[in-house]
Amino acid sequence: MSVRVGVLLLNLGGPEKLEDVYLFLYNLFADPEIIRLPFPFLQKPIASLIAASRAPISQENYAMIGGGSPLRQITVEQGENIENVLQRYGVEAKVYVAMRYWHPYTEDAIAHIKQDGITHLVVLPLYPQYSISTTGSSIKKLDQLWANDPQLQAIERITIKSWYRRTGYIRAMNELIDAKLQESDAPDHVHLFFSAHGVPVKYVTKYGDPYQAEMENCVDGIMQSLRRDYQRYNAHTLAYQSRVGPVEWLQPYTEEAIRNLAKRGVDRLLVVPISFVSEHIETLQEIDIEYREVAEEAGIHHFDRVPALNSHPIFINDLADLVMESLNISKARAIAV
Ligand SMILES: C=CC1=C(C)c2cc3[nH]c(cc4nc(cc5[nH]c(cc1n2)c(C)c5CCC(=O)O)C(CCC(=O)O)=C4C)c(C)c3C=C
Ligand SMILES: [Fe+2]
Ligand SMILES: [Fe+2]
Repeated sequence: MSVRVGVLLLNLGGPEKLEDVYLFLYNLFADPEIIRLPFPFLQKPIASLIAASRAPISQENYAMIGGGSPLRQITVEQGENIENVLQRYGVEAKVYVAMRYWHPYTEDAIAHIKQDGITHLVVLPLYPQYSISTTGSSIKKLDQLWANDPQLQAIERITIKSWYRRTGYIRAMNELIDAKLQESDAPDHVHLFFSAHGVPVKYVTKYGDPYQAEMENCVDGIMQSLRRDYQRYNAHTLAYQSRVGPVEWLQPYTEEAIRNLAKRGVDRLLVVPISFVSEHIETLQEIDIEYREVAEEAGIHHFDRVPALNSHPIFINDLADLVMESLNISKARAIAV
């Protein structure tokens, strides 16, 4: 039997048009990994109520970034670039995109993997840190599909859970931060503000989500590999954004942390989005528009953001390396094949 390698990129997905917003939100809230209800039979009716009540504000936000999420296009490009790097090493692999709440849906990606007769599959989440609500939810979906399907069970599946410690990822983040600091007229005075996506506190305290610990390690890792003078002079903060609903989420909340820094006299903020490797609504709208406004109103005059990694070559090369390592292919062996 010939070996056919596949790489399955896991991502969240986003509405491509304003008309998609309601259904996208419904899919999201219908997932018990996003909202945990004590009675499963209530999940779908409650999902449609929350989706309907959130859709207007969410549509306004997507309208501000051009009428839809750029996530699909960026993820497809990341996949093509990973495929090209692998090919350069002589590794013929096909990359598939599996979104959790929008097209291309996970089920569609899996149908293609079956059609193509993939024998070895590397499952690679595009979230650097693991959370029950992101990577966990996608892996659960895969496990459900696998449970009833002997053809899928015959595939050798390698599932990566998180990869924020990778040196290539950290180097690429350092390059992006460094480039922004060098643009500043007072780089030593810039406060590095890591803004992570929040999750409800209960995920960590009750359900054992490693997300907060991984996030803190990730920020430490990036800070420790920055240039020594930045490490010495640039203060940093980790805060959590995008809270939805009435329950308590991880703190400090981004908005409050910005106001507190302003009160302490911080005047230069460089926001580093840290949960996600692509531009999306929470970078383009929430940080660039909403939090900029909060900062300016609080008296912070210099507000800037580090771009998302998207297809940064160091990052893409590192993901391709990760795929090869998972398959036990060393670069030297790949070149020799
Ligand atoms: C209500 C619970 C939510 C949890 C928990 C949550 C965790 C979480 N989400 C991301 C990344 C993304 N979220 C995106 C959209 C989005 N997420 C929620 C809710 C929760 N997220 C909502 C309601 C939405 C819709 C947008 C909105 O109305 O605000 C997206 C999609 C972005 C796009 O461009 O379309 C991403 C990406 C992470 C990393 C995370 C936990 C670690
Ligand atoms: Fe989210
Ligand atoms: Fe948000």
